[in-house]
Amino acid sequence: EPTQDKQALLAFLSQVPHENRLRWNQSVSACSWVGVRCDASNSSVHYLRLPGVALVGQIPANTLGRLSQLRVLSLRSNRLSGSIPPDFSQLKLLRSVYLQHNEFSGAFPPSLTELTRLTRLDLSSNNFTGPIPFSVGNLTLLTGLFLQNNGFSGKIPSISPPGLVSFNVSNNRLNGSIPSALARFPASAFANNINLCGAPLAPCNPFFPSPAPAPTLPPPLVPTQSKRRKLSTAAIIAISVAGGVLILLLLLVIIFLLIRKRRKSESAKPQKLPVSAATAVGDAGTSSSKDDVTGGLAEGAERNKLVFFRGGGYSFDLEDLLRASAEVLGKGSVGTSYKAVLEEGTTVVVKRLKDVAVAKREFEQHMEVLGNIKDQNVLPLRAYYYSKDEKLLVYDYMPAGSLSALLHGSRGSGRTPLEWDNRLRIALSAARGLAHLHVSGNVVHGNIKSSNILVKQENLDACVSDFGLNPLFANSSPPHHRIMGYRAPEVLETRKVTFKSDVYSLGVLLLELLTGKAPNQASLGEEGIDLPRWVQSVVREEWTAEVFDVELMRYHNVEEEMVQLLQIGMACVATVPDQRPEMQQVLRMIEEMNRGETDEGLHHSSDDAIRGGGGSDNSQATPVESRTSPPGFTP
Ligand SMILES: Nc1ncnc2c1ncn2[C@@H]1O[C@H](COP(=O)(O)OP(=O)(O)OP(=O)(O)O)[C@@H](O)[C@H]1O
Repeated sequence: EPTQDKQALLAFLSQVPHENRLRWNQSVSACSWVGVRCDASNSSVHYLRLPGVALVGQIPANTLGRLSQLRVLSLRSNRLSGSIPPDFSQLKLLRSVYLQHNEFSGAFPPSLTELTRLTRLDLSSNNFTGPIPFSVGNLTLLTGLFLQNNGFSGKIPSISPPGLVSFNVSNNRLNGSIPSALARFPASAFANNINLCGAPLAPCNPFFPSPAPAPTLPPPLVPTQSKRRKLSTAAIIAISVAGGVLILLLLLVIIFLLIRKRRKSESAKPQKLPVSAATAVGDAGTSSSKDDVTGGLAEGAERNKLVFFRGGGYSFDLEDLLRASAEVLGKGSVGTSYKAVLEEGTTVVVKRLKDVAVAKREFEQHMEVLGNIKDQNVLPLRAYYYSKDEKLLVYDYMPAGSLSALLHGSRGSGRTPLEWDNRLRIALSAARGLAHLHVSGNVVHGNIKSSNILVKQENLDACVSDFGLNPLFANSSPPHHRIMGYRAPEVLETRKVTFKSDVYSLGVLLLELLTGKAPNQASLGEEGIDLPRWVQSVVREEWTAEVFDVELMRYHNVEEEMVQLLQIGMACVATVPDQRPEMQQVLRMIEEMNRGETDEGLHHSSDDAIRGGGGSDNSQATPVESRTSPPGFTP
């Protein structure tokens, strides 16, 4: 138990407001706290990683500076401010410092330039000002120096650590010539400064070398008489036009908000399924098939009926469905999904497809293929309905919701984090479901994403939904923005999904499980990120631990597993389809992951997983034992 380090950490946390999910328990070893890792003998703290835990305010002096054996410090993505305490100079063994995305200010921290073992220093996206000191040159072991998005000014000192491979000073207020030792970095590393010149930017003028900080003079405050008159006429016109536009915009926004609010409240309250009137009036009377088999389909619009597949145990007809109270679950890429509660109490999900491009016969044949796929990790298609105006699919309702909701729902505020073991189990279930589709069903899923991984309430096992629908649609329409982040690069061009593009999408899903980040989801209020590219760039920088979801940091002995799953995910997102593994290989890799403590959970069924088509739902996965949180930590 590193008593002194523990005191230092407690002193730090007691003075810095933070999210309460850290909950460092004083009665257990500091080595088991969230974000803290010690050496093998648990005698000192070696790693402190507290990214994105809402730390606010200054780092108090005489706290972290006392962690004398610290190797890695990550406080990135918080709201820390002020300057870095001088006692950081005592952290002589620090190798990596990640302080980016905070609100630190003041001069370049002099204490950091004394840490001669530093290999990575990231101060980007803060409010640092003043010059970059020459003493940065003391840091001869640096491989990465990130100072972008600050207010650094003056010239760039001539530093040239031999191993420097990543360097960025863009978006500062630097000027003067770029030292030749840094000319090998791309122009983007120097972009958006006041007046930098020399390679890789434009050459400096040899007669007027390195201009002083460009005096960007404000326009004269008191213009001449005539100018003022001219300007004010123009200004008046400009102001009135701008004002008019502004008012118009404001009105539009208000109207938009009102419409949205109305729509929302309409969709929230239970309604009837909004299937077309023709369907309701013309067909309802004839829809009578109970547990019907797909054979002998009725022809002609007036004889359409709800066609059930075997094994669902449902007993209702179209009329019942139309009388059910329906609630919009969401609008997806191929239509809208409703939760329908029938009068006798059965709840199902009805997906109302839009823009189906195939004729009835083809639709029916395709449904027959999909309806016969039975696997415990695939959400079964229970029934379908086809008429000229309406195409409906019926699935079981999964009350525990989707992986997307579990992973991204109400982040930061009173949410229950999704535990590592559960994430692993979901990854395994998704891989099993997808392998079954590929091998036994010979069906491309075509739409793997976290909202299509539905969780079973009993054991957090999961199944893949919305599979195999692509052949029903013309593939000329641009992909829906919510799928974009999962789409393999070749699909964006060819618009054709394949087994290998499914593997890519599953890879993105694995990265999503590991990072907690949603790929390209502008709807979550974040700038979308290209998850595979982001992970690849971070891992390339030997920064692997930084990619993992902050919620996973509380678990011990699982980093090894996380890295293994990360490697599998990264193999799946290879840009070239042929370089991606087959789905069965992916499944086997996940099953054979070298599990630190509970080996059994994943090993049992490599062959079992690819179960024969038409099999029953009765094979049960052995649940993976839940790894405990550190003692004393209540999730
Ligand atoms: N059977 C189901 N049980 C419970 N929730 C479901 C079910 N099917 C879909 N959902 C949820 O309803 C919402 C809307 O689903 P829907 O499939 O229409 O859209 P999507 O998954 O966002 O996109 P896509 O149409 O591309 O699959 C999603 O949040 C999804 O997770």
